[in-house]
Amino acid sequence: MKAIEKLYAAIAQQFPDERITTKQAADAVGLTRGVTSSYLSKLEKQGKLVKTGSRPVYWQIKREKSAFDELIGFHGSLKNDINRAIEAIVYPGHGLPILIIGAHGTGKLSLARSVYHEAISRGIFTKESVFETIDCGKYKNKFNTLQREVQGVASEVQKAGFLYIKNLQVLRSEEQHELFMFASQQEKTNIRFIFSATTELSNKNYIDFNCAVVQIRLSSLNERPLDERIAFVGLFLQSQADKIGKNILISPHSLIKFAKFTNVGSISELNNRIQLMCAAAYAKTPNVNQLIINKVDKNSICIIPNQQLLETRITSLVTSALQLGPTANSLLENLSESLLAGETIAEQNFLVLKVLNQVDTTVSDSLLKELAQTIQQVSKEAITHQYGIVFQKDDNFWRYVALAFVFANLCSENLPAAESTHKLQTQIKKRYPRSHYLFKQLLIKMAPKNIQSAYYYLPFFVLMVQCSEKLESVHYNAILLTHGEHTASSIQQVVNTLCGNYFFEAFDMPIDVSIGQINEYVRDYLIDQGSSNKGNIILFDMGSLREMFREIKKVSDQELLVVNNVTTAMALDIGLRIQRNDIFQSIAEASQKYSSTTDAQYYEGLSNRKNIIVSCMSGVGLSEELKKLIEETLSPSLEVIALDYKHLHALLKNNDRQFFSNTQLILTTTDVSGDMGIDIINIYNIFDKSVSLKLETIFLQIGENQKSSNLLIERLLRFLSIEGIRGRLQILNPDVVIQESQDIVSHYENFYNVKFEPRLKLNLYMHLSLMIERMLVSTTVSENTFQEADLTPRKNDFISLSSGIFQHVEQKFNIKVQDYEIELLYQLLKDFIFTDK
Ligand SMILES: Nc1ncnc2c1ncn2[C@@H]1O[C@H](COP(=O)(O)OP(=O)(O)OP(=O)(O)O)[C@@H](O)[C@H]1O
Repeated sequence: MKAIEKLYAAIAQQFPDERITTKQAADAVGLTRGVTSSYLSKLEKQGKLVKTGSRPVYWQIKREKSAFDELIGFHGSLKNDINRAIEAIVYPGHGLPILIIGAHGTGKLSLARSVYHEAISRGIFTKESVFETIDCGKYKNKFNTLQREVQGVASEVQKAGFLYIKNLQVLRSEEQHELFMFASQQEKTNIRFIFSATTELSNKNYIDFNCAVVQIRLSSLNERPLDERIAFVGLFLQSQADKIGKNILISPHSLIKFAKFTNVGSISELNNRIQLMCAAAYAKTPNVNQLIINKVDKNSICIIPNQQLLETRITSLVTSALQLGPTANSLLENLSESLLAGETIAEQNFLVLKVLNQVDTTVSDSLLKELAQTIQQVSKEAITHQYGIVFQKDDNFWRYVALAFVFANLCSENLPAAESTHKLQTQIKKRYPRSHYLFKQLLIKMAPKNIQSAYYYLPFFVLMVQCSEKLESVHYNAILLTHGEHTASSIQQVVNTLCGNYFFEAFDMPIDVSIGQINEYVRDYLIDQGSSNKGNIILFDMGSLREMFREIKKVSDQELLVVNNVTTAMALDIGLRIQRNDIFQSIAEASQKYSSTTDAQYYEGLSNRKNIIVSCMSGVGLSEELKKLIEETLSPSLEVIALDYKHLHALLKNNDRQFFSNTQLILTTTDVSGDMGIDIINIYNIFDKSVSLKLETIFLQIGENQKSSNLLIERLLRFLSIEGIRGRLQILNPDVVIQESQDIVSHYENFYNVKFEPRLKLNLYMHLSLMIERMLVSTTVSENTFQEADLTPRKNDFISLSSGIFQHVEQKFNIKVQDYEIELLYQLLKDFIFTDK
């Protein structure tokens, strides 16, 4: 399968009816976002997906019209039942028998007929196929006759289609069992079976005997949502209008009253009642050209004969019956105004509750209770568990939350997308960014396809009223990023739960995640969560601190702290500091002290302070001493950074000027070239008047005074002299070591027939003396580091010559001069010994 087909298959399987973002699609197949996005666009052009929204864009599988679309509730209360029926239709081979259970008049036959039509439209049967019905009620105690009848239909070779066997509940359980067995053995005939019963079958034969029967349970009318019940009333009024040939006028109030009949459980009964009511109205005024049901008012709804009750008409009927449009619009407007005026969330909660009390959108308390329990459970999973926010247990609170969701559903199903959709959501996000983020997590779990609908943000004010203040008191965005399936999320859970507030978002990352992908997680989160007042804190497990900092800094220009080698204790400490509302600098500084294995960065580049880099080829020890000397002489505002020579090389190679933005000067012991516009001075050159003058100018420009600049240059000159070497050696006798160093240097001079200038000699004496002492105390022996590929004949000669030259000191001090040291020496000398170049 090609990647694009795989993507389509994955979406069709995992999100058959939902709208999803590009990221969700990318995660479903494990492709990058960029590739996924281009595939999704192609699929849309091919007519396989529907694209909606912008920032973010949503994608949804495009559906053909189905035979079920005729049924009221096809995308509401019947949605799951219809999915199950489709599974039975498309099951390979001969499909699967279906058993529909539901009280009288709940739509069993209607559903069975739709199954039949759907099978035709899917090409499983032709238009000539049949839909026959057998009513078991007629064969009470005459099971043999019933059996013959059923077998008769099934054995007609020419016949194809569905046999609908209703009222199964009147048969004895063994008889039901026989029918099920018979149905499941009809693989060679072209007849498929749909059974129906008005009550649960006492002995569940189809389960006991392992017959694969797809079961569907239909709810009674009073358990259906209000909009569906209104639609039924409309449907039956329409059929009366058609029949009588007259307009029917009904007030919204009366229409809702019918829809709310609590004692009518069956759709047929509702139909009968409406018929009787129309008959009564007709009897009163047979000669007028329109029937008036009860009293009419200025908002009355007119049902005209012979108009098909299309989906759009149903929704307009529902909205006008409930006055949904004006109510919802004015609520959205009031909320928007209240948010703009900076009123509290309690005020906004009040506005929503007021409307919920006006538009009582439900009559079934048991249904509402069930919904409330579901929302409570999902809130626990989506919010409390990961983010530590605990909601109150009060039943009345959850009842209102459920009511708000019912109202949201009613509006989003029946009203056109409100113009203010984006506005309200943006306002909520701006005013309550953290509460909004958590609420969105709940919506993603509960109603993913509705996260763009403004109406679904109405429950926000009801649910978040009590925790919002606490959530918004957090002024940082903190993220945990670790490799592995649960590491980040379990640290997150512990910290957020212990602190009782949402401080951290967590991302569990695959082992092979790239820095680019990590960056995407962070960027998406920062967009979704909105920027924080005080900055972003990112804790991660492993990887380059600098790279992470640099990459993330590109997506947000806010203060940024990145800390590596995260532990739960560290996250908890940062959580507590966030809770205390510490300033950024203090959190950043504290995070540098967690442990020796942890590092933190909170400024761009090498340092956030004005600095001088000191790097000596003869080891970081010498650099450290120089650092000390400079620190003692110049003002404390200047930072002196001692770097290993190799490290400096790598930094210069891999970074830009930005990285060294605060670096004023680099002091080295060799000539290092750099084109970054930073002054790089070989410290031995300060014996040169022009160089020492230049150094002095640099110090003055940095802001040092004349006195300390002069003093530093003086001290440096002393430091680099023979006297300086003496002072540096700690173990060996300086006279002996310096003599040895001088001998080595003159050996090189002799061999290569050159005369080194005094500055270079001083440098070499210092370098060699310190090297000998370093070798003496060093316990580690390095491997051979010479790379064959680098070995030119000259270098080879230099190495073999050096091993001869060093033999004497090696024996004398019982040391082994390592390859690395010879390499350094080669770098130091090559320009002076191969003078022909
Ligand atoms: N989802 C629906 N959409 C539109 N009309 C429906 C729907 N369900 C049922 N009806 C209508 O309700 C009435 C009763 O439905 P139906 O005869 O299918 O119920 P039933 O459960 O098979 O009844 P019984 O058990 O009495 O045989 C019919 O007029 C049917 O057209």
